[in-house]
Amino acid sequence: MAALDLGGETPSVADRGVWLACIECGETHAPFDDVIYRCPDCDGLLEARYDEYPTFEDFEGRGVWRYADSLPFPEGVSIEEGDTPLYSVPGIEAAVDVESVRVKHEGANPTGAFKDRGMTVGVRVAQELGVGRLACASTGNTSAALACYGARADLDVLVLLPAGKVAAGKVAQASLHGAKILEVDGNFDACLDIVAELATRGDAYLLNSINPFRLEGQKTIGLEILEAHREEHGEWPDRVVLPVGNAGNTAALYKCFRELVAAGEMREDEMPALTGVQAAGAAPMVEAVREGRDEVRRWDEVETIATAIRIGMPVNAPKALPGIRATGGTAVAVEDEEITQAQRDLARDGVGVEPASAASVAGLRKLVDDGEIESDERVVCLTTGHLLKDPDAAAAAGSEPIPVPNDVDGVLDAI
Ligand SMILES: Cc1ncc(COP(=O)(O)O)c(C=O)c1O
Repeated sequence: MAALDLGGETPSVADRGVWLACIECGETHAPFDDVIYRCPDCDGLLEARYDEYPTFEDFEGRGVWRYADSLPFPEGVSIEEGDTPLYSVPGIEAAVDVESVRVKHEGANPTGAFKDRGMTVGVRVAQELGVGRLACASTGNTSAALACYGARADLDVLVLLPAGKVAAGKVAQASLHGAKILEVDGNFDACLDIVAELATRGDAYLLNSINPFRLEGQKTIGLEILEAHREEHGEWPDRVVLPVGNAGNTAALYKCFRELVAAGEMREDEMPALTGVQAAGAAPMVEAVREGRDEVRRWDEVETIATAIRIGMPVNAPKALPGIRATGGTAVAVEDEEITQAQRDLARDGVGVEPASAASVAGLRKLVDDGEIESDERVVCLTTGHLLKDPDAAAAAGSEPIPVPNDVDGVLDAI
């Protein structure tokens, strides 16, 4: 382990060497004395910090908790999340002019999305704090994961969803795992405003990605990518391309890289270029990156087939934007048709994803075509959720079933 100061003051309280630091003013706070989501002094976003950062040698076991030395607890409320595959995608690789493409498929998690990584840690923290009710606003996948992990921990779960804008598979998951589901007449950002207010009033423990412990779990996506990529290629990837909604994964991956730099595992100039992809109808981060702004302007009207990233105000932008800049990354917007085409291309390589996930591959293609990604780069695309999350989108992108009579001749005529 390497001791290193990532900024901020010396911890006032350290529980297993962890504390919370404000990314704006640097003030530090005890992590488990009170429930806090933002800095009580300046309202800035909070980040978990540790007094030591582990190297790859310190990790053992499988899944998210393999990385317990870089998490706030040695174990959590687990249903064996993480340990997802890093697929080769020969069809996509042949069609895109880069050195290599790998796909980190987070759809292979227990509830079919990366959210499980954050929930296994976040629900453990909720237990530590002794809260009774967990809550989130969601475009779908967060609600599915929270319902599942809340059920496992025997805690009440409340989810707020934008009415009519959540894919069927996700609502079904939240429902069967026993969450109380409220459908709000508004978009995701409105749901988050309401649930954040409930959390501030103490009516529920908020497990959206503004909660810094969610991102600790999601950090392990980066650790797995790096370990697997180095094992296969002998080096880190040059770039990670990922879909962006609330920008939690972008922030979490940047934190992962910084902690490895702190541990002496990676040089700062080796951090893979974080490259965010948004749907053209919901692209406030892309706008901020392209205009060189430090702040994101809220989009009140958002629309896209990729409902998981139909978000107009990415709450983690203050963590994610510096990450995109510091790693030499960028951000790009893709049209819904490009997302659907990428979803088909992934499916042809045997990787079934929901539309938001396919945005990463659509973005890769666009940036290569635009000459922004070089042909000698090794790239990892993150696919965040499973095909069955959004069966309607999958059926619309795929081929139509053909009705046939109940006999062999009828079947032969149709093939
Ligand atoms: C499938 C999928 N992809 C991407 C995202 C966006 O992730 P982030 O908020 O970390 O940018 C979400 C968030 O809901 C999601 O469900």
